[in-house]
Amino acid sequence: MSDPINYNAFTRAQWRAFSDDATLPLTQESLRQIKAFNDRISLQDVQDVYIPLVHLLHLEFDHYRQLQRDKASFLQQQPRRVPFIIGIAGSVAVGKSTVARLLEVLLNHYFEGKRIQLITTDGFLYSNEELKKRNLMTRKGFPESYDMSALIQFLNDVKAGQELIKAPVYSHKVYDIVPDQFEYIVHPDVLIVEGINTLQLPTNEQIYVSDFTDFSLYVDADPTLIESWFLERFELLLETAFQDPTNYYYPYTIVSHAEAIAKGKQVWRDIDLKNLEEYILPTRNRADMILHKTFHHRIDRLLLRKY
Ligand SMILES: Nc1ncnc2c1ncn2[C@@H]1O[C@H](COP(=O)(O)OP(=O)(O)O)[C@@H](O)[C@H]1O
Ligand SMILES: CC(C)(COP(=O)(O)O)[C@@H](O)C(=O)NCCC(=O)O
Repeated sequence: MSDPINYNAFTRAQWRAFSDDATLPLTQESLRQIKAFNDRISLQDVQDVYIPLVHLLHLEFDHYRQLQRDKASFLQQQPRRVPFIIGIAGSVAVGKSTVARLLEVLLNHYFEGKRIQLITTDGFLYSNEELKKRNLMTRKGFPESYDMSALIQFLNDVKAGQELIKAPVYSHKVYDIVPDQFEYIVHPDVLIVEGINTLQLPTNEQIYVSDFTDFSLYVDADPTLIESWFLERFELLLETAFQDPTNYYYPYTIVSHAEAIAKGKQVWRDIDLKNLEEYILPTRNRADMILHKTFHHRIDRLLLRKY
């Protein structure tokens, strides 16, 4: 991609040099937590990419807090701890949730005494029952498949400091919203919000998700690579599905492997790639930072918004 004029672009080596930590200053416990959710994460990436990123986020967080205090003083109001929200956008299967969980562990480690929480916008998809009613089952992930007003209301409640906030939960395995299951958000200092639509402009809302995010990341890669990661994840989902007839992916485990992969490729091409090209990629240049990945999820370039 040609670099947009309002970003500074850095190679991985240049970016790494912005952090003066010579070695990875993580506890064994933090390393264990990282490996526990994805043992393929490279610790070199953590060192080269994420440690400087966490330092930058710390700067952004401190400035945000200071500005909130100054504004409250200007308005002669009591200062309030307004949560700092980080948005993570990008294609289906590009690795957003992995980036989000890694940041959650690292922020817990580096933002001492602060409460870090993570939520995915998948929970705000309409249930399959509702999608069927609206004839949207082949549009899952497209803007109209989300209850955007519920998502905006949720973010507003978080910023407003509401006591206990419930968010619905989506399961990839069940391929649907899980009834009666919720995530609870309780006074976070930082909330990470991960989802394909975090930089999107909704068609019928007055405010956007990005009106609530204080720092946004876009995870970027060549679509051919993302397709291979999508198919790898699809195969992993099949591996856990074959013993469970209630699993959404079970029918693909009782046909030939070639047939199952052909179906996966079709889903990618007709739904997720289309969504990437039409609705997700056009939001890339609204992000504060773009993380560009190459083969094996290796981050090779970073773009940081100047203005
Ligand atoms: N840094 C990484 N190293 C190795 N594998 C990764 C990495 N990030 C993501 N993956 C793998 O790529 C696939 C898609 O990642 P995931 O985080 O589920 O994407 P998304 O949340 O964007 O849909 C998963 O199989 C995941 O394990
Ligand atoms: C639930 C999703 C829209 C969100 O994806 P995620 O970014 O969590 O991978 C996506 O995984 C999805 O189900 N897309 C519809 C087509 C499909 O991949 O089955």
